[in-house]
Amino acid sequence: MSDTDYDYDLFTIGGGSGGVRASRVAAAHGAKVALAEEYRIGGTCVIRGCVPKKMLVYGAHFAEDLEDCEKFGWSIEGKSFDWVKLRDAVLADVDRLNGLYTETLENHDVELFHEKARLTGEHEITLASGKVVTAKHILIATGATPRIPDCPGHELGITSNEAFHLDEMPRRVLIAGGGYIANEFAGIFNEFGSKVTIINRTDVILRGYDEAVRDRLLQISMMKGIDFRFNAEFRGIEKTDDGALCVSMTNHDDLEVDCVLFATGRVPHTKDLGLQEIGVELGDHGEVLVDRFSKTNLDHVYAVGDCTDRIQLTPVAIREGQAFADTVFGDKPSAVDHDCVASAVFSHPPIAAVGMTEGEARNKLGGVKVYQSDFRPMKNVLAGRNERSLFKMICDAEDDRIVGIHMIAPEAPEMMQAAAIAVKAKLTKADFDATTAIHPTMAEELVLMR
Ligand SMILES: Cc1cc2nc3c(=O)[nH]c(=O)nc-3n(C[C@H](O)[C@H](O)[C@H](O)COP(=O)(O)OP(=O)(O)OC[C@H]3O[C@@H](n4cnc5c(N)ncnc54)[C@H](O)[C@@H]3O)c2cc1C
Ligand SMILES: NC(=O)c1ccc[n+]([C@@H]2O[C@H](COP(=O)([O-])OP(=O)(O)OC[C@H]3O[C@@H](n4cnc5c(N)ncnc54)[C@H](O)[C@@H]3O)[C@@H](O)[C@H]2O)c1
Repeated sequence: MSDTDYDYDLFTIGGGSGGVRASRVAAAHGAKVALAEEYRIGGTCVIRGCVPKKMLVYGAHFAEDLEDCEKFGWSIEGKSFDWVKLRDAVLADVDRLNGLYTETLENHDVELFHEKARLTGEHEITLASGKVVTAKHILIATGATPRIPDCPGHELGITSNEAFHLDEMPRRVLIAGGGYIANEFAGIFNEFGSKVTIINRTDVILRGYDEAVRDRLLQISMMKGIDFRFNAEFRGIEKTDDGALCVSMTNHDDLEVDCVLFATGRVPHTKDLGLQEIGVELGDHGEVLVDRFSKTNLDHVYAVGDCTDRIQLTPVAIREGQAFADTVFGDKPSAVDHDCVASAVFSHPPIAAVGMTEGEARNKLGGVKVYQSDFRPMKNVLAGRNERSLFKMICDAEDDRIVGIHMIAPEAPEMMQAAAIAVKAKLTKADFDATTAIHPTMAEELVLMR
C-alpha cells in the first residue's frame, strides 16, 4: 500500500491528555489525522480526574477556612454546604472544557469519531458503527481504568468515575486503597462532613513518597478524624436491610457504611482493542510495551500515556503525545525524560515531591545529607490549628547536589513547581542558601533549611 492509499496519516484511539496533544500537533505538522473517543473528549484528567478533583479540593478547603476565619475576626452566621450545588458547578465547568478540547481538535482539522475503535488489521481500524478506515500510523492513547477488587458484592462499590456524580454526600464512606485517589478523596469527603475510613491491604500509604512526609499526612489525617485500617484486604460487601453496606475485611471487624469507593490503582485500558491480534506486545499488566520514542514492536504503532503504565500523570501523557508527534510528523525526533518528574497529592494538606526520597538516595548514593524544616505555618498558628508542615531536602554528600525535595504543607504543589526546576537543573544546597528569602512566606523555608 502506498502512503496515499491510506485514509489517514494518523489514527489516534483515545481523546485524553496524550491523544489530544498528539493529534493536534501531528495535524499542525501537516498530517491528516482522525481520532476516536468512546466517552468524552478531554479524557480522564479533564472529565473525571485532575480537574474536577482539584475543584472539589478547593471546595472542601472552605470547611477549614470557614472554621479558621473566626480567629481572624470574622463571624459567619448560618453557614451550610450544598453538595449538589458544588457538584453541578464542577460538572458545568467540565462541560465547558470538554467543548474547548473538542473545538481545538476541530480547529486543527482532526476528524472526530465519537465512538469506540478497535484494531482489525495492521493498518485497519473498525469503529463501533461498523465503519472501517485505514491509517499509515496508529496511536494508542486509551488511558487506564479503575482496578476493582474481585470480592463478592464489589458491584455495590463505586470508583472515582462515579464519585463526581453522587446524588448526595454519603454519611459514612469506606475508601479502599492507600494511594493518590484514596488520600485525595478521603480529604474531600472528610471536609464535607462524611465519616471516612481508609482500608489498605498493606501498612503504608502513598508508597513511593518520603516516609517522614507520609507519616505526617497520616498523623494529620487521623487528627482530622479520618480512620485508617491497615493490613485489611477486602472479603466482601453486603447490602443490609436498611440499605447500608456492610464491608468485611481481613484482620478487622466488619464496618457498616453508606458508600464504598475503590481506589486500588488503575490498569492499562488495552482489553479488546485488537492489539495482540495484530501482533503488538503487551506487558504482564496489559500495558503496551514501547521504546523511549513510544514506539511499539510494530514500526507504525505507537502508544502514549497511562496505557503504557510508565508514569500515570497528565503532564507526562501530554509530553509523550507531543514527543510522538514531533518524532513521527515533525523534524525533531524527541524522547521524554521520565527522570525526576515532580508530583503532588492533593490531600489535606497536600504533599509534593521531586527526585529521590531519603531512603532511595541512601540506597543509591550511599552518602547523603538531609536538611529539613519542621514548622507550623503562620496562618495555622493564629488559627489555633495544630498542623505542622515538613520540608525535606536530600543532597548527595559528595558534591552537595540536591537529589530530592519533599514537602507537606498548604500550597506545597505550588511551591514545588519552582523548586523542581532547581533539582532538574542539578543545583546544590549552596545555590539555595545563596538565594535571599522572601519573608514572611512558607516557601522561604526552602532556602533556610538546616
Ligand atoms: C481521580 C483522578 C485524579 C487524577 N488527578 C491527577 C492529578 O491531579 N494530576 C495528574 O497529573 N494526574 C492525575 N490523574 C491521572 C491523569 O488523569 C492521567 O494520567 C491522564 O489522564 C492520562 O492521560 P491519557 O491520555 O493516557 O489517558 P486518558 O486521559 O484516560 O484518555 C484515554 C481516553 O481513551 C478513551 N478510550 C479508551 N479506549 C477507547 C477505544 N477503544 N475507543 C475510543 N476511545 C477509547 C477513553 O474514554 C479516554 O477518554 C488523575 C486520575 C484520576 C482517575
Ligand atoms: N495527584 C495526582 O497526580 C493523582 C491523583 C489521582 C490519581 N493519579 C494517578 O492515577 C493513578 C491511580 O490512582 P490510585 O490512587 O488508584 O492508585 P495508586 O497506585 O496511587 O494506589 C493504589 C492503592 O491500592 C492498593 N491496591 C492495589 N491493588 C489492590 C488490591 N487488589 N486490593 C486492595 N488494594 C490494592 C495499593 O496498595 C495502593 O495503596 C496513580 O498511580 C496516579 O498516577 C494521580
